[in-house]
Amino acid sequence: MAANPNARRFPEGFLWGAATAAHQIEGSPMADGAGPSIWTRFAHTPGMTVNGDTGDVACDHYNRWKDDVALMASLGLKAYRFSTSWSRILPDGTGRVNQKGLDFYSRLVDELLDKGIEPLLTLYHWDLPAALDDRGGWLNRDVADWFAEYGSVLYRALDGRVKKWVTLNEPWVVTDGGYLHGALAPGHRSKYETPIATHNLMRAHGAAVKAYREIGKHEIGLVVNIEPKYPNTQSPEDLAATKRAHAYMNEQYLDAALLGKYPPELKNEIFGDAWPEWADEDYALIKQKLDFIGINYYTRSVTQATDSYPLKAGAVRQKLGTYTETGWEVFPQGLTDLLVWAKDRYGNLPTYITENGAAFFDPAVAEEGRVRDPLRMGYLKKHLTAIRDAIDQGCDIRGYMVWSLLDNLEWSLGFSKRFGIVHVNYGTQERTPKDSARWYSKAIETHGASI
Ligand SMILES: N=[N+]=NCCCCNC(=O)[C@@H]1[C@H]2[C@H](O)[C@@H](O)[C@H](O)[C@@H](CO)[C@@H]12
Repeated sequence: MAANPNARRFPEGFLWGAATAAHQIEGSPMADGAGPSIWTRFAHTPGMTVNGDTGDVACDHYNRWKDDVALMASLGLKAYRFSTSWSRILPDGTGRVNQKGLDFYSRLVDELLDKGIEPLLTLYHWDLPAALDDRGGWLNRDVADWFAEYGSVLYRALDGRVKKWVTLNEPWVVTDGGYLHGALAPGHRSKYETPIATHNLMRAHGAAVKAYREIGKHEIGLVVNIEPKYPNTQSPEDLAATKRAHAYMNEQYLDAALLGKYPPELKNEIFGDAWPEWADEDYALIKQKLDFIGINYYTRSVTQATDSYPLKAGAVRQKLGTYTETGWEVFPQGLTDLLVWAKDRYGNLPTYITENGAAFFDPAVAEEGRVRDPLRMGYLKKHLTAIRDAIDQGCDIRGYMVWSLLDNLEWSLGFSKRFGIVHVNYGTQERTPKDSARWYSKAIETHGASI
């Protein structure tokens, strides 16, 4: 008997979409009165990105936005997650509003709505205004007020047309990459700055949510990356290392936002004297009611004790594992496991998978205009199935945004890694939907029954 096509459909109203970020696709970072961001500076600093790639052109979305929305509609997307460039809106980071910058996003939102595509707007996807970095950036406690001011400009302009807001994208990457290891802008390497940046990011998140409750009438949440940690052995050392890594990457930010405290491992086992004592009013600011959380999932980590600084934990490559071009193991079970973990720890908040995808080596566009990407199709199929398993286990998963709509600027890796379901020829800016895009369109059309 044919399998019941409805057996594994996704819940009614499940939001199927794709995600991008301003600096990774827009280009024209200084157009129409915009100010520089820390990524404008970082990428133009020799040696900071592969091949010296920058966001000066990227996918030229700043000029091609209307065609890109038409492309989204042609793929049948029901939602589009994007971020706004803080320094397009406020070139100095605070104060003067650049109306042309605001108008760009207002036109984009109107075009999305006109095509029946719901916008999900992320306020901060790593591109802090350079002017604010010059004033200490995430190390200056005033950044909470600066961020709330920026959010309020957008809330007043777009709330109602935008009904799902996100404050921060992946605060863990911002601090681990930008302040501890220095691989990402602003390129600092300090165990002492890292907790300060973390705490101010979370204070800024809280301040932006508080401001939204005064101005907005819809929903706001936080997006974190979660990478489930599995001990390499049951040795006490590996178990302790796994616990540290889990606290540092997975518990730290949602615990602060939802529970009003940080995991004890942060001070007791990782940062020690570099972990300041924070005032109670800070925790009260950070812990604001959220309408949803967004989880970005890419991979898991089989973890062992190492002498790495300061975590003393590291990943073990799996001999029988399948790995993506970014060296991440394909492990869909990790997505089911983390969703059940989050449900149990934080009380089954409405949850969106706000990013999931993979970089694989894609062939060039064939004569017949196809890009065959079977590995990406397999990745998406396995991870959507993992989400359905989590839903069957009671998780309140409301939607899925594939990362990414377009091949784009992969931060310090430049254009060397392609995550898109749509191929971008960076020389001609031609867009070509890959086989995975066609597959994803069918999944959307059948509410998941075709997966
Ligand atoms: N080891 N390891 N583990 C995986 C850790 C993943 C951390 N990086 C992300 O989540 C970034 C997120 C970002 O939002 C987007 O802007 C990036 O383009 C994608 C792809 O990189 C992902």
